[in-house]
Amino acid sequence: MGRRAKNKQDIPLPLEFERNSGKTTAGLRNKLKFLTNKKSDSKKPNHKSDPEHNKRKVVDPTPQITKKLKQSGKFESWDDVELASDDNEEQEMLDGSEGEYSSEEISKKSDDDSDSEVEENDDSESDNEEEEQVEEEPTTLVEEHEEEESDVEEEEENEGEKKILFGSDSEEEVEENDSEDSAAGDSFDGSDEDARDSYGSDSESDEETTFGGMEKQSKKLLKQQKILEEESALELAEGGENVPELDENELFELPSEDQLVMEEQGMKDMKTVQMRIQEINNVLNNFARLKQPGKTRLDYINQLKSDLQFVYGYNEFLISKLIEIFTISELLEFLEANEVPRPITIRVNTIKTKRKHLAQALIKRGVNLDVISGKWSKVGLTIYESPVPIGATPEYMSGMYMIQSASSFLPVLALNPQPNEKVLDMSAAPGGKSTYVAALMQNTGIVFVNDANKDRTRALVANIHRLGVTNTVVSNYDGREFPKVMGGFDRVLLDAPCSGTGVISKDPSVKTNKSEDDFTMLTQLQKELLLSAIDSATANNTSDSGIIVYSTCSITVDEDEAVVNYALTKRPNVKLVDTGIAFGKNGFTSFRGKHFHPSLNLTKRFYPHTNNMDGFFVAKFKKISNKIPTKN
Ligand SMILES: C[S@@+](CC[C@H](N)C(=O)[O-])C[C@H]1O[C@@H](n2cnc3c(N)ncnc32)[C@H](O)[C@@H]1O
Repeated sequence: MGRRAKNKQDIPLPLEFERNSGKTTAGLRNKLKFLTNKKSDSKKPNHKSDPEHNKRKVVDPTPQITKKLKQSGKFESWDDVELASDDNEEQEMLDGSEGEYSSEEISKKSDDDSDSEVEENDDSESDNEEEEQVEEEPTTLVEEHEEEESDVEEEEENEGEKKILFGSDSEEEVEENDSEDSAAGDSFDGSDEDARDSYGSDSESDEETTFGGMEKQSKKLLKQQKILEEESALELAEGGENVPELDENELFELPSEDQLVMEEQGMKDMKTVQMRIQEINNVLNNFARLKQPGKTRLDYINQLKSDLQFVYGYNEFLISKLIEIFTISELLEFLEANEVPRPITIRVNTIKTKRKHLAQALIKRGVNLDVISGKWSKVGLTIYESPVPIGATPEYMSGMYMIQSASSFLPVLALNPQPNEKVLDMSAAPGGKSTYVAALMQNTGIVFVNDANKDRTRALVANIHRLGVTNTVVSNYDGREFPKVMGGFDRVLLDAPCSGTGVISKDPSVKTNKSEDDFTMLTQLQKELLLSAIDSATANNTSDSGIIVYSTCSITVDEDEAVVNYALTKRPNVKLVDTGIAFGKNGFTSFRGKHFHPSLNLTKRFYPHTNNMDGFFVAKFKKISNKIPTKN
């Protein structure tokens, strides 16, 4: 038993997107527009303020953990925690960031994560300029987005992946999967539940981490998916939606002032606006040929923003942020993908079972499932349909799996924790990633799992117990203080609180609940936490140690590349290294006139419309020296 997962470099592309496409059909889109226009009422961030969250406290030090700690030789007694906090000379480095604000304040913002794709879409260079461009350039509003090469061949992805068919109770089919699955089971890929949430998306994540909540959540998702599929099929059979086909050569005129006034008075028709979005996209893509005399690119973009807000229900601030990231065509794909739930995925808990055994057990219960395609995960299963709530099966309750979005596997794969190491998960609740880390370490070594929100640490503890994880210590510190508490970690994961722009399909309230001020506070917190994460790790001579992984379930550059770039400038003792994940797009190396360190192209972005996963960002650092920077 217990072969460790092989090197995860070159994890191939997922195939899931092809089969279970996130693209909406024409008919479905009308339905989605309708849904979108409802003001989002769900999952308002619900973080209660927790006056105790800054107190240093080690929760739940069971005798078993204490024994393991002592055996590891890295820990003498529980007093060490406090001692380390007092003695740690790295503590001064903590205060190196600008601005102070409480976690509670940030907790009011929320979010989540997940997804995967098959093909890499080409990015085009952005040109957010008003001046007229030579025609036929794709319309992008950002300056540069370098792309990774997609080097995975579909043939290879398909090879040997016999699917476990939906509703099939044939054990033979499952057995056919054994060759791959047994490798999966034998190699100790862990599992974790993916109730990812960005920041205070308590409403969702906490809901998912309780038994009743899980049951409700999974029922809701499955039902939603089924309704959408049925309606889509019906509408297609009826001839699709009634938005007319676009004539790409027909001249289009922006609405007159009178028209706009009428629209403002409520005379706005969904189909007209949908059509206009397509028209504007077409003009922007063929600007020199199709532009209206006297109109600038910006005129079209402003109208587009207003129309996108109307159709998809985002606030102006967020639409403006998103329009900077994508070409218009890609933005439309992204917005559409956010209207469709991502596939439900689970992570097999290899501490308790193997994927083939769990798949067999669930299939016997009538669950329609498949392995997560693309061979990049050996512990993931996609659930297509289930007659029983997937969060309430005996297998779930006995800890054989975690309900977890596919993209939240990725930071842990990048972290690549090894048995017997000392690892820190700095913002860990409700523990989807922590428990995966623990499983990859085969329940050896020690994982300090911390979260500033005390309420959320309860869900974390519950998941740790359910999954049979025995190598963790749960703590409740503000992560920015962690270097004062303890250092010397081989690996540190910072799955940061974020705005949740990658998980809008799970939490539509993100469309409207973020303002510029929220972003300013959030990005400041992210920067401070990342410096703390770096300061908590220890560089040593081994090639794959002293690792820090920074991840968010947000796709805004402010929360991703800009934070990583900031850390590179403040901590010259780290460098970015390859994440080992072969799919996704490379991070931006420049954005809207700002230039980041060229190594930012080693970071990875994942999008719902291209990867059929929640939007996600992953950066992997290696600490090259323990020299403490002189200034923060
Ligand atoms: C994206 S969620 C983490 C999800 C978790 N990694 C998982 O996979 O289940 C972000 C977490 O950061 C926590 N958090 C917010 N501010 C923090 C701080 N200053 N220090 C540590 N954790 C913080 C939140 O309570 C929240 O649980």
